[in-house]
Amino acid sequence: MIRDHTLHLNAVDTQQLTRWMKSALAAGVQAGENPFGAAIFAVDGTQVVAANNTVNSTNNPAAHAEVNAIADASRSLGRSDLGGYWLLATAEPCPMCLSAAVIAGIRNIAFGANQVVVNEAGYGGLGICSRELANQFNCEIVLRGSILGNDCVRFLLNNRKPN
Ligand SMILES: Nc1nc2[nH]cnc2c(=O)[nH]1
Repeated sequence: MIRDHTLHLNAVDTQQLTRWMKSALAAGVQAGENPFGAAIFAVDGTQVVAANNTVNSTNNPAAHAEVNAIADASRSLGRSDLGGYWLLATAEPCPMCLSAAVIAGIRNIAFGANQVVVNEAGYGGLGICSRELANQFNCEIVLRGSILGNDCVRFLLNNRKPN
């Protein structure tokens, strides 16, 4: 029997995404780090990983929370194809993170704070919002914004680096 996994995958509701976002927030922020968290979930609610941004502690400008979560999940699952999983991010993924997720096979992404707030907090990216970029890809991406939005905005603004 052929099952339509896509339908099931997209049927995850806001309540479920809100629960999952709590795990991305719970990844927290390490001392001296940038306040971004991410988590990866199987559609049955199993958490694969939660990770945070480690750019400063590793001197790796690519060590965004989402990229770390994708790398950790691939390692943990023992495969590089993360198709069928949801990526949760406390902030709207930047072009690098969105591309990494899509290259990893992820097609379902939820985020909390949007790009305007990320810019406001001093973490300006490349000036292209995730939906704009996703529309350029040759595959369908489900992007759900403002999940636990207020909490994610607070997390970002309360922990941002001082000017
Ligand atoms: N979404 C996201 N945006 C960022 N901007 C700077 N670092 C990050 C990060 O880890 N995640």
